[in-house]
Amino acid sequence: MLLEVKNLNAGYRSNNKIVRAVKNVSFNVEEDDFLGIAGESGCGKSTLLFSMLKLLKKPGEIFGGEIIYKGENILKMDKEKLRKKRWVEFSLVTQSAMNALNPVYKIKDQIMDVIFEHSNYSKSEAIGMVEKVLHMVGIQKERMESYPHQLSGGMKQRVAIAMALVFSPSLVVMDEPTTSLDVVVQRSIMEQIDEIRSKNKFSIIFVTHDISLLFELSKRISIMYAGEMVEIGPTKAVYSNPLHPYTEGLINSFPKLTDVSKEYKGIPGRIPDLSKEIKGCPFKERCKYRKDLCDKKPEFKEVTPGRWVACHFPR
Ligand SMILES: Nc1ncnc2c1ncn2[C@@H]1O[C@H](COP(=O)(O)OP(=O)(O)OP(=O)(O)O)[C@@H](O)[C@H]1O
Repeated sequence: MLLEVKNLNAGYRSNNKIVRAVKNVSFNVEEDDFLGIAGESGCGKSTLLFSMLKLLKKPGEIFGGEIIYKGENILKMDKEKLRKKRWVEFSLVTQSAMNALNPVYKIKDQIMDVIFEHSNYSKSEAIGMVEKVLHMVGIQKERMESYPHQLSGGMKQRVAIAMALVFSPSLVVMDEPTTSLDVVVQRSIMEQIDEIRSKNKFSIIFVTHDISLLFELSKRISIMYAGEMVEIGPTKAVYSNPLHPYTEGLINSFPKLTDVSKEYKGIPGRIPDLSKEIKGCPFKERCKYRKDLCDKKPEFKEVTPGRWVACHFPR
């Protein structure tokens, strides 16, 4: 097992209020996995990703849980140990990664900085690594002499992705890595990342608002609702046979490439306020299948091998 998230709880404390953005979340990531995480805006996806890598900034706080990466708890690692593992063992790409590129340094120097910070490679070895990783993400090696402003948004984001891949980490966590780009560029970058992943067998945990892209590319998918994981399973199985009514609603809320005639509709209502206590199933107010038992909180349990759901009445 590459990563085990156990009972993770995290959120934000402010003015006598606690927003519980991640509640008792548990899941595993295998080697050579591509786990997509979907859910409405504000359901806790980013908080989950940042907590997992111990990168959640104040007022964010991890309330409890364990993140076991190759047998070691990330949340218990000290700063120095984490610094050594980041980029090399696991890396993060965010939506704003390309804006973090330093405007006064050439692309080559910025990637080399990451290499020298985490290794003893020589300059010529590092240049070789830069060329290789830029080629991998579809950037010609001549471009490494460019400054960020000389590149398009898509290319800058490819550079940010290249940085995250330069040490061939076992796990790459991506939080909306292509959201600020136009849809055609988004898709082409993500397809390329998936190709690299399949070849190099690392694992990806991926969050995006583009649910159709997520269903197309990921191997497994997990659905978050109001800070909780409500369903997880192999993507094809979840798509063809969603178990949680919320998953069913999400799937019906985006158009299908294969069947444009099918009507698609949103889910009425909105996610509950995460600073208030939620009794019973968090989705019950919006659920058309609601029954009395839904006032009692459903457990997140494995109903068939590899398929987990938190619902008293799986579909
Ligand atoms: N700095 C903060 N202070 C207080 N509450 C916050 C803070 N950041 C996020 N939250 C709250 O935590 C909850 C989860 O937010 P989070 O950004 O993790 O959701 P998300 O699913 O990633 O949303 P999106 O898809 O819009 O990025 C939301 O209710 C949000 O308002």
